[in-house]
Amino acid sequence: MTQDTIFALSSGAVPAGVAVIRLSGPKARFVMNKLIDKEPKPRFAALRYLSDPDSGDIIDQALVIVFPDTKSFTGEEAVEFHLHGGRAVVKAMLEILGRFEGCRLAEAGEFTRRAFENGKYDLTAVEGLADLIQAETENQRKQAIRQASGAHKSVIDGWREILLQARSMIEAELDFSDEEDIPGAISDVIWPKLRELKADIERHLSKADHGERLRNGLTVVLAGHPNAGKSSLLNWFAKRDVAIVTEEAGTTRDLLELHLDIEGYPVTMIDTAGLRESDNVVEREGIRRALEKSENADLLIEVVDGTHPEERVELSSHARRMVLFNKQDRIDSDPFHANGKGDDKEMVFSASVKTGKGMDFLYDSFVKQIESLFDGAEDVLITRERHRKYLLSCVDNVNNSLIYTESPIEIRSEFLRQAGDELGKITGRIDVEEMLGVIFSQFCVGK
Ligand SMILES: Nc1nc2c(ncn2[C@@H]2O[C@H](COP(=O)(O)OP(=O)(O)OP(=O)(O)O)[C@@H](O)[C@H]2O)c(=O)[nH]1
Ligand SMILES: [K+]
Ligand SMILES: [Mg+2]
Repeated sequence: MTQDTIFALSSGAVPAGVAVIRLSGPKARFVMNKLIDKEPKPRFAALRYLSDPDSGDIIDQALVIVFPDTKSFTGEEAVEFHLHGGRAVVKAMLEILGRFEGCRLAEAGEFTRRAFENGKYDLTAVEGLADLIQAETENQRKQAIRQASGAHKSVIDGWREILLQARSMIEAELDFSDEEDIPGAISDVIWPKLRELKADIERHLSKADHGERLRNGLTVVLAGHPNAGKSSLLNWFAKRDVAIVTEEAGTTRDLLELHLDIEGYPVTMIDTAGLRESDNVVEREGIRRALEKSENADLLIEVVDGTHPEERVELSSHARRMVLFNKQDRIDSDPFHANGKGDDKEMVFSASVKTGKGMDFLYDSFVKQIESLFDGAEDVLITRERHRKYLLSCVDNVNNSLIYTESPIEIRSEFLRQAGDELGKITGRIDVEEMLGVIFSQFCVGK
């Protein structure tokens, strides 16, 4: 079965200074030579007129680069055209390419899928590429580029190697089991090694939250009684008036999300409706949503009107909590002596959003909380639920092989084979057809 040759606009929306159209597949060079008069040296950019092969009309003057299959992104023959980024230029070029037999527009992620199928990347690197394109903050970018460059694959392949070695030693023991010379010797080596492997994977699993958080961003929820100053606080973080602030209790009803970049970490801050008993249907729905968000928050900032410090809210959230006694400007002295007191689970602050007093301290503590929630996330191996699932299953299998000491060695070895297969699913060595569609569809057309 011969592959289609695929093409797409790989750069951003037109009009733009330059538009890059990619062409990849068995007919890539053939098609290119129909459009230009002289083939450029491989991997060197050359300026060429592109003309319509049917009418002879010149379409554009462009830089043309041809990549042999061994040196291309996709692992097959490929060509890039760097055209002027006008709508009509791009449209004409795509129309002409589509006229060639066996050439068609690429689907979302299809170039990357071919790169994967041709062994240029493993699945973790592909996921890293997808994340790199989506990355919005500096630390997300760092995590993604590490993964895209194969850092995850090499760790996982290292683990697989240990499992393979253990199994081959068990095989060897089985082959020589009637010889008296080596009893026990192999077991002495492999089981401690497998215990280490298990501990190593478990260490990574224990940090899984951090990695997934960095990919998805973490959620900070502002909660408290009406009029405590939640929306004022959101506006303070935003440095602009995103939320409506009035002296009327019950102003905020809908959830309002603000995306922040805190020292390179992605944070979504959510303003919510003030919590109180209410007969109003709209407000009650707002309160229901506020409670729901609070439960799933990574960090809660409870805002309390400092002139009514007894007005605290009951929240069944496991999230860490910062409590801000606001409106300090209305209180003669600071009755709480509160700033920064408390423990890891709940820290107490006294400040005034309105005058800004105490807010720098609150902000610094907030940044520290965020940093500790992400702590070392860039180096974490697990960035997706998928990784966590297979690693857990791998650990289970390694564990089974360790604890079933009374079982025949063949069975213990079989657990190790399964453990290795789980790792193979992460890198895509083991058949994972059903999830490929999901992974590649996250890319845009042209990647
Ligand atoms: N004096 C003083 N007033 C403040 C301070 N912070 C907020 N306010 C005022 O308190 C009132 C309520 O503020 P909001 O930010 O709307 O309070 P909220 O918690 O979002 O209220 P709801 O959305 O109704 O739950 C407004 O009139 C604010 O100007 C502060 O530090 N000092
Ligand atoms: K209000
Ligand atoms: Mg509000």
